[in-house]
Amino acid sequence: MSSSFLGAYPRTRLRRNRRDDWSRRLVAENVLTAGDLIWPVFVQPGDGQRQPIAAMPGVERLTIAQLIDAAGEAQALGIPCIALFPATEPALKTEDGREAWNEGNLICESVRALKRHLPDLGVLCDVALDPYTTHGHDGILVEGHVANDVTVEALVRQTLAQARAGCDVIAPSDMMDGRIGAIRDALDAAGFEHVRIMSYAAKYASAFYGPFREAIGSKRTSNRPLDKRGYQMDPANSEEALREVAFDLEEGADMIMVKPGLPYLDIIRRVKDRFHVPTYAYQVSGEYAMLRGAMDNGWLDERVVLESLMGFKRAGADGVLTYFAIEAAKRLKAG
Ligand SMILES: NCc1[nH]cc(CCC(=O)O)c1CC(=O)O
Ligand SMILES: [Mg+2]
Repeated sequence: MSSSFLGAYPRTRLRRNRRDDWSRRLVAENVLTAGDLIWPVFVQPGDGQRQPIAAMPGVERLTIAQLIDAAGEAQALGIPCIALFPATEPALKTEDGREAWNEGNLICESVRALKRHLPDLGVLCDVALDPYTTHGHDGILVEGHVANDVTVEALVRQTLAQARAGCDVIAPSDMMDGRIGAIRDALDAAGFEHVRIMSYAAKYASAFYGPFREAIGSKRTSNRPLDKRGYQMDPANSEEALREVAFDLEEGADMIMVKPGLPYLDIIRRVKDRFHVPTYAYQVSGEYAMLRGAMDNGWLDERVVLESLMGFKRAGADGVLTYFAIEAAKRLKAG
């Protein structure tokens, strides 16, 4: 487009539309609403107190009873869906993570309780073994490496347990090859053709997951952080992300996720432009910790919450998983 068509200063002044609130709203290209948000929640066993998470001030692990109350608030604020993550009792963790497909596990019980009390709230369940393995990896180890195909079989068992409990969205976060197709086939064969799959398709091996691992209790006791580079993506790559997304769509994913969020906005944009499918960003625990920490210190003011979320919309995301969901929905409501 030539500047003679668009006009130029002094005839054209881009500041005119910015002058007043009404004209700023009229020319806004993107909107952020509570309907764009998915709220990730950490669930803990028993019926004790809410447990704070040191690296995520303001985020707490909730018992099922506390979860029902919190989820009710989320729904009342217009949040369409919540995502569940378990803080598994150490005694239930094993080498193969078999608690993942125990139909009475914390996640399945949480889903059943949510569906009983709040049947119209969407419930998303993460599929991966890391909350249930003693070593903290997302799959089953064979000779020191996460073995792809045996892990996929385990993930299928985990998926079916969650679907039977009433889960609406299965969200595999493990990065095994071929798991979306295997999970889709198993869901369809079991009569769960309505259950959606949101694939963590382009998930990077990121240090921004640190606080999450504390939250679910899978942090290493030694000083060395868990190395998941054998299955999660290299932050150097973006062409590879497009191949990951293409395969997952071909295998039957309904929705695609890019993770982490803020350092990977370019990936969201490329995925949206290439595939035109429902695309989501995960503003992960480390991103929450950064913003929360700076706000709590008075270094940033609270407008950064909605600004960061709008960034995902502008990059092409249809929605965002964010620990700020409740806070953001309240701010949006207040206007
Ligand atoms: N597969 C587990 C999983 N699902 C979501 C997150 C991270 C979420 C966050 O940091 O908020 C992780 C951690 C990991 O891959 O190590
Ligand atoms: Mg893949």
